[in-house]
Amino acid sequence: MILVSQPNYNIAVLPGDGIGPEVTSAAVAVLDALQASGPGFSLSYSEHSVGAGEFLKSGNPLPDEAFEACRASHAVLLGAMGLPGVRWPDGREMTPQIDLRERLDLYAGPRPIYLYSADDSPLRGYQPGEIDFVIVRENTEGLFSARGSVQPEDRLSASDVLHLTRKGCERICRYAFEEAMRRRKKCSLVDKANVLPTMVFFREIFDEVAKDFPEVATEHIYVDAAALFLVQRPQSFDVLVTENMFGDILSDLAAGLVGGMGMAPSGDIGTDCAVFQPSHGTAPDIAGQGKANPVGTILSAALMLDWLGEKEAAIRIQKAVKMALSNPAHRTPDMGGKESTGSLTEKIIANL
Ligand SMILES: NC(=O)C1=CN([C@@H]2O[C@H](COP(=O)(O)OP(=O)(O)OC[C@H]3O[C@@H](n4cnc5c(N)ncnc54)[C@H](O)[C@@H]3O)[C@@H](O)[C@H]2O)C=CC1
Ligand SMILES: CC(C)CC(=O)C(=O)O
Repeated sequence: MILVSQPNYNIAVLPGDGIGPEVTSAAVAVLDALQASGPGFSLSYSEHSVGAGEFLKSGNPLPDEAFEACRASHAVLLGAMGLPGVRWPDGREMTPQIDLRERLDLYAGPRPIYLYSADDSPLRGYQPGEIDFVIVRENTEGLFSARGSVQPEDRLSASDVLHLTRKGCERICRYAFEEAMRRRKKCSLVDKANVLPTMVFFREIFDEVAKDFPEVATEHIYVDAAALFLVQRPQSFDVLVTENMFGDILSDLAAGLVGGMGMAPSGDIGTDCAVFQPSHGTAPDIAGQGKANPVGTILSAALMLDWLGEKEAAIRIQKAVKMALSNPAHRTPDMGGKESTGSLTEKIIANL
């Protein structure tokens, strides 16, 4: 008899703050149900306290032990972090999720947007699947990397520098083109090259990388026009690649097209490590009430399995979500429904 050992993946789970623990438990419940069906791999979890709550306890929102566990794990599943009332002395919030991206060099932020039901969109006339694109956000440079810059003590001015490197632009463009090759072969650069020299630089590099992907149709769009076109004709987009801050803003707009923040998964992907989390924040307004929409986090868990190479299992979760959402009553209150975080999760699990 030949015994073939199945892979075991160590997953660091960082529930975080606000609704983070609620949506993370939902995703872990789905992963557990999947494991129970014998998918040919196993998952072990280690949970770590990271975020504003951890800062209030220990003075450090990202303890070394948690960071090392993330680095050593096969992948990280994260809820959400930060609380508006918990801030550094300079007024900024705790952002350990951004520290993780930068310290683990998780440069690519894919944020898939998919419409499951016509009624979920505030736009009229879009059928399921007619809104289907991915925003690829550069995650480690751009305006976000200026956070923590020391500001003049006279309080007469303030500045944050938008910094891009050739390496950073090249690798995010390459990631976006590879994603486009797996999809409908269109890649849109979203920039501000009419005004900012950094964006002229980004555009030059996008055009250079494009030459290696002759099958992919390309276009350049200014970020302000991109906001308009995402609302007017979202069906025209396949992959959009953009700077960190632009990607942050446009991904919330995009989530709004398909039902809201609770519907949007994301990944933070590097060469050896990756973090998966919903695009939303900690939603303090609904935390602890069982109202949080778990779909974005469950779909992030599917992205995680896909990244780990467990593509069949990832597709099973995606199909289970699709089946559950095919019944319009299966919605949490943010989308006009009556389901709780737990009951919607159970419906997804039932379809696995
Ligand atoms: N990646 C992360 O961990 C992020 C953390 N944050 C932090 O989260 C906190 C709150 O930030 P906000 O700007 O209010 O953004 P948010 O994404 O937490 O909430 C915006 C709106 O969307 C709703 N919402 C978000 N996720 C939802 C879900 N799963 N189900 C149902 N409704 C949901 C909220 O109730 C709220 O009305 C802040 O401390 C912020 O810094 C914000 C964005 C991302
Ligand atoms: C509030 C931020 C720390 C979160 C954010 O904008 C992000 O997830 O990129």
